[in-house]
Amino acid sequence: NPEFHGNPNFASCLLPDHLISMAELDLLTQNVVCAHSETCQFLQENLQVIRWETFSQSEVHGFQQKPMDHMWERCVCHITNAIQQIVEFAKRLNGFMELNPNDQIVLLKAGAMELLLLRMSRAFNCYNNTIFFEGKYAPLDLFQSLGCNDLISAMFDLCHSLCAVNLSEYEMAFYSAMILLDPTQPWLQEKEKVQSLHVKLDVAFRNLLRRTHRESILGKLPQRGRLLSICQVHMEKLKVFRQMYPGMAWERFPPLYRELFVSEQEDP
Ligand SMILES: O=C(O)[C@H]1CC[C@H](C(=O)N2CC[C@@]3(S(=O)(=O)c4ccc(F)cc4)c4ccc(OCc5c(F)cccc5Cl)cc4CC[C@@H]23)CC1
Repeated sequence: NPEFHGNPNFASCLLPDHLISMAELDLLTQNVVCAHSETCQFLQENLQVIRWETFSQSEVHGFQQKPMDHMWERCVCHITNAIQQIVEFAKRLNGFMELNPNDQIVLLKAGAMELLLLRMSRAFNCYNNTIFFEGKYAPLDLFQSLGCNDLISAMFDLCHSLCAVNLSEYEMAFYSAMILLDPTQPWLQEKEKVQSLHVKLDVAFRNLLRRTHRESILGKLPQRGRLLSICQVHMEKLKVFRQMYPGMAWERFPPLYRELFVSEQEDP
């Protein structure tokens, strides 16, 4: 743990290889919070205001009647748009654009889906178990034609866990940045540069939690493994789907989705 020394006004924390001033911590906090709030598709308050507008039974039935490939194409389109916003979030984080391009892609490939799951919890109504989807709030069974009920229910369960922690936008911003800038990701060429960014984020996040008396949330955040397992199930479902609809990924999926989730050699 970095030890704080000197009087609180000029407190700085002595870390193994660099000194971070309080001023720098404040600037970093502003950068992370702004990057998050500027790149979310919907404002938290707007999602809250409409969270009781749920799809009617007949509308749900309409979605359930849609063919699997049609629903998949719509979800892939939404996830691609949401991931474009996540890429924008990364680009605005201090230091991310200074990483080498390979490492930027490695971090986004590994972290985009996890950040998406965090953002999804902002659009989740944990009182009636519905998620914001195409303008209204949808129950789990609206998605049954996707053929991914276990994946969808795992996502809903994760949203429930995240709602229980009741993360503020500040906390969500830091949690997202720290998941994205994870120095333990394999294949990183300049791990120490990611490590340095991660350490600063960690200090600034703990600083924020201390000031807001929210240190207790650190023990309540879902384990990384839980986020990762949902990402793996998504990849498995995608593989099954592509076997059912060969060639569709190349014809009807957006290039960004393909780049992040479809690896060439697997093409059935
Ligand atoms: O304000 C913001 O920024 C947020 C607004 C809300 C946004 C959001 O929640 N989302 C944007 C895309 C969307 S969704 O809204 O289309 C959605 C889809 C299924 C659900 F049960 C719930 C939501 C989505 C789409 C596909 C997916 O997994 C991969 C996948 C496929 F690819 C194809 C088939 C099946 C699956 Cl499961 C997972 C998610 C989770 C995030 C969801 C996230 C950003």
